[in-house]
Amino acid sequence: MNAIVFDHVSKRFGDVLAVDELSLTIAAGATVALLGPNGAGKSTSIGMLLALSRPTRGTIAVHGRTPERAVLAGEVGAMLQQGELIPELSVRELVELVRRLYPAPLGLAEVLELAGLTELARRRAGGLSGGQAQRVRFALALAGAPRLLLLDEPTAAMDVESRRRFWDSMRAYAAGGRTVLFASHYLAEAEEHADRVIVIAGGRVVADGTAAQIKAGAGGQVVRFALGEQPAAGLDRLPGVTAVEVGAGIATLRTRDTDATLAALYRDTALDVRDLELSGLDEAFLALTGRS
Ligand SMILES: Nc1ncnc2c1ncn2[C@@H]1O[C@H](COP(=O)(O)OP(=O)(O)OP(=O)(O)O)[C@@H](O)[C@H]1O
Repeated sequence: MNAIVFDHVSKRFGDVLAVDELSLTIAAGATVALLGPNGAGKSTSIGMLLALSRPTRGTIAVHGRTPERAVLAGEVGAMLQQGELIPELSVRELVELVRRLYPAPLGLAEVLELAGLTELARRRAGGLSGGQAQRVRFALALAGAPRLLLLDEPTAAMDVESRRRFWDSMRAYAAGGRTVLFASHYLAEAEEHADRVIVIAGGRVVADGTAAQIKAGAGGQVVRFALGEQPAAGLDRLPGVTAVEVGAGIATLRTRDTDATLAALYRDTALDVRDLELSGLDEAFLALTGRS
């Protein structure tokens, strides 16, 4: 059973083509990251899955039915980028309110526990920090025990500890065979938490696979160091290297095999390598989305 099918979906807002002939299929039970820079079309795609807007062209199916029907049946939960919480209500009251809207919700204690809110249950929503409010939005997204959970940049505003707890909870929720689709800007986050990464840019899919496949497809990792006045000749022949750029005394090598490149850089060249930096995921992602 597929949780999500986009069949040649386009969405236009006036002159802006936010989603451009997008076709993709997500199997039930998968945890998938939707990755892309600002304006890539992530939120628009999530909004259409929630039936908040309709495609200009093409069709979307959620568990084999229209998004409207799937949402009405209580099959979809979502945590969006905005969303005011009713400030006068306590965390517990808010969760109860949403639980009552669904046919077969999770238990109150389970929701509070999953979202790390047990201690905050009596607190008024109006007095919560940004990160705590995000946790409440997460609780409201999963309160109805939806088969499909949509998360639009869920960890924005969370500190490191809250993020770790959030991802642990997300995994625990997904482990029950539910489908999770989360939007993110960061390949590192996607690599750690998703089985599959779909990269979109300009409303189109530019890469789709595991994080490792996406890194390899983008030319792998980047090795950068201060070269100074030393000659750059031969760097392009180091094992694994696919591209070399030199500018302002800095050498940047793109490599498919960081270990082999570094070993040869130290062993086979006479270069004095200073200020070595390795970066990978985000550079690979930027290359894919045309930002580098
Ligand atoms: N209601 C709207 N009216 C007009 N243009 C819109 C509307 N919603 C989105 N857009 C435009 O559609 C494009 C895609 O936006 P979208 O919010 O889906 O991107 P995104 O990938 O979620 O970006 P971000 O990472 O910044 O949240 C952008 O150019 C955006 O300005």
